[in-house]
Amino acid sequence: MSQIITKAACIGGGVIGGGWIARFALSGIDVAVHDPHPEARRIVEEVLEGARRAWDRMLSVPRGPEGRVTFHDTLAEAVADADYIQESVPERLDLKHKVFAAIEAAARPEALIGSSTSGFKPSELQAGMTHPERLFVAHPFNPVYLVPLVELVGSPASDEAALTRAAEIQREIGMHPLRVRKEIDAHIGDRLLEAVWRESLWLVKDDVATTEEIDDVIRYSFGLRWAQMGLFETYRIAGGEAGMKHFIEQFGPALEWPWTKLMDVPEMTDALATKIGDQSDAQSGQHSLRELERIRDDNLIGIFQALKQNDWGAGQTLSAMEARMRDRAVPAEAPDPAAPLALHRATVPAEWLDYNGHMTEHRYLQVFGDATDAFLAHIGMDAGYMGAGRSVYTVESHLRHLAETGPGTALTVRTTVLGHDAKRIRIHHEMVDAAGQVQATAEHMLMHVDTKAGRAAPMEAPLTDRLAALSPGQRGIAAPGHAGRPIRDIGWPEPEAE
Ligand SMILES: NC(=O)C1=CN([C@@H]2O[C@H](COP(=O)(O)OP(=O)(O)OC[C@H]3O[C@@H](n4cnc5c(N)ncnc54)[C@H](O)[C@@H]3O)[C@@H](O)[C@H]2O)C=CC1
Ligand SMILES: C[N+](C)(C)CC(=O)CC(=O)[O-]
Repeated sequence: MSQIITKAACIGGGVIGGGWIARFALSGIDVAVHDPHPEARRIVEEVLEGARRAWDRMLSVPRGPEGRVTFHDTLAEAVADADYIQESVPERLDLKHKVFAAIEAAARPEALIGSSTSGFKPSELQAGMTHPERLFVAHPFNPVYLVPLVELVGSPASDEAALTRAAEIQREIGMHPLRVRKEIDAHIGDRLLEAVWRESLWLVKDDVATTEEIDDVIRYSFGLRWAQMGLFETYRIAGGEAGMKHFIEQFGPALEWPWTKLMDVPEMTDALATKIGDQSDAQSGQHSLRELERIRDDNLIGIFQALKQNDWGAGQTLSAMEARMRDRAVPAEAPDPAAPLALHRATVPAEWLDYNGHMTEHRYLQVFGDATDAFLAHIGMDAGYMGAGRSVYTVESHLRHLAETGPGTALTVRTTVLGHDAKRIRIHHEMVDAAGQVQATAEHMLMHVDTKAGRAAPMEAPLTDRLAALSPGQRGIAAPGHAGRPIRDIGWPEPEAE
């Protein structure tokens, strides 16, 4: 498996640093961490646990092997040999300058340096650096391991090639890098958030609404719209058939009416902070922080999956992430064609279990389906092949459940070709655990189709060539005794005599 970078370093492992560490590690990249907090390791481990749970629920492809996370007492040790360094220390310019000086003294000269800063401009961060050109702002959103956007901001001193490379690395870990055209305080996202935050503080201060009522306004209305269409596209529709211009003519003047206190910031007195704190406790105090994080993550995952179904917005980022993971899962060395092909691995997460505590039925088919996809990718069915209107459909399946597959079981699926003709491939999968015990088997008939014409069609290169190359070896493997057998007929009990 080849990685875009060998090693990342994260300086600061708090809320945001922990999220970056999880993104790198779950993408298979080794991460070296430096954070002087006495409980940094525990905090990062907890974020990692949450991220693993979230990725297992979100992804339709198995996560590959994780990168190694190591903790270092000194910053110098952590950044040594790192290709990409992400700084996430508290939002204080003097502290960030000290950290960058220490990074410059110890890092490789070509290492990229991203800052998670919510508000500082890259030119402010670069002041005093010997090589400012490789430093940029890479501002993420919490939770970093799920929310895909990263605002990538350079200054006039930044190196264009470094920014391009940073975007490639961020895409590789499943993010959506957005190049901010000009540096500006608080970038784009936080300027928008600050506007809503400022108005919300006024509304609470003036007793117009509680924290819960404001959150309800957001989550039952425009928050739903913003996850999928943002502001301008939503308002374009709100302009009706007359469109955006009509929308502006109608609502533009409202900005001058006394609707807002936009330029004015309420003073954050102790009384206001306590009022907000008390209302927030009343709103959410029944949940622990970890519970709230899980609720948030599950809701976000549902949104991503809905958007993926519609091939839209952040759903497209998820699809691209899954495609990359599928590519990475292709073994570096070609498997022995004369043995069952171990092309797919998965670990059983807790949410795959049924009321008996075993992997539930449809997950077996999911694992076998993923194994079939891995086999098809192995013989050359890639995006280009499918894009040309050719694909493979499963037309018949026979599954056998042989063991009680429990949570955390590391599964490997071994695939054997049982035969093929011009349009069909008959395959057998054997699902085994780490000790080699067979958990289940599946036999499938696959049909090659012309998806545009909607009918079966002969396979084409490279499928034909790769199958021809595989066939001599696969043919020599004895077909299992159960292959081709239907479910046994068990008849009916004799009717009881009246
Ligand atoms: N919390 C948020 O919602 C977001 C924060 N950010 C930005 O991310 C950065 C970090 O913020 P958070 O993670 O929220 O803060 P945090 O307080 O949760 O974490 C900061 C971590 O840095 C560590 N630290 C302090 N001095 C250090 C040093 N010299 N070397 C290494 N580690 C050190 C602390 O021990 C702590 O674990 C800030 O620049 C912030 O503006 C960006 C996006 C969102
Ligand atoms: C509050 N905040 C400025 C730290 C927020 C961010 O920077 C982004 C986010 O995750 O909302």
